[in-house]
Amino acid sequence: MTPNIQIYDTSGELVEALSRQIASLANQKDIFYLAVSGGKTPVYLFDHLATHYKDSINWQKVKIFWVDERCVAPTHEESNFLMAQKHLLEPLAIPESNIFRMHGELDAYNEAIRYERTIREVVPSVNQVPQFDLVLLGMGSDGHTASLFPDRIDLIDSDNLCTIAKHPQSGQLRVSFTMKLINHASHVAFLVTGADKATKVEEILGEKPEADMYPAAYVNPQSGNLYWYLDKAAADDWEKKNILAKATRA
Ligand SMILES: O=C1O[C@H](COP(=O)(O)O)[C@@H](O)[C@H](O)[C@H]1O
Repeated sequence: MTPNIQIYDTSGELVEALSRQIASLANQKDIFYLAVSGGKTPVYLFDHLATHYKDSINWQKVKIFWVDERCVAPTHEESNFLMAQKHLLEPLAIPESNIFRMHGELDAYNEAIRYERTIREVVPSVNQVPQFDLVLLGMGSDGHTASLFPDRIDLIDSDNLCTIAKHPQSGQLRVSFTMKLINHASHVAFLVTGADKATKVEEILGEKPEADMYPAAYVNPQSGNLYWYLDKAAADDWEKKNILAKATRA
């Protein structure tokens, strides 16, 4: 399936385009089930939503979950929840009852089980699998997405909805959505920026054999609604290869 690839010159244009899509999807639903990623990339998106989309999305009906969490306290600087709290939840006054955070401070194994149960209780299922309206993903420069890392490519086939994972370098424990849950979502959007990700973007979008090692390459929702929102730097290698390929064919 060919994803919808959108490339923007500036980060302002990039997050505005993704915010517009989020608003359009959210405004079609009575309750909007959204799963967000952590790391650094979503900060600008969250700030943009908090500043420019406070009134054009009814945030009272958005139920927010996390795609992954680092096993740290929610006050820890590496907590994905903390980042969202500062940049999205507090500025938009998202009601406590709509926030479903992963408890990174608890035992990872039990938390993966608890979170899966919560998702099953709260998010409506289609064919017995909970279906998020939108899953927002990032990608690391190693090709990981959520907390599914290249050294545990076997986790791609997990039949669970949530899993524990370990950062390959730091050994930090994580809780993460599995590919089964991600690929069951109605819409999945990657937000990827920066030159350090350009090689992986090119290999994944170009369907190169190397990409088989990158969890991000396995994101392929059954709905067919897959979007890649890229800035120029992240899209650079892919754009160059495409221009070259077209020139060779001509
Ligand atoms: O560790 C993580 O990394 C990815 C990518 O993060 P970024 O800082 O490069 O944007 C992120 O999507 C994931 O949620 C996070 O836990």
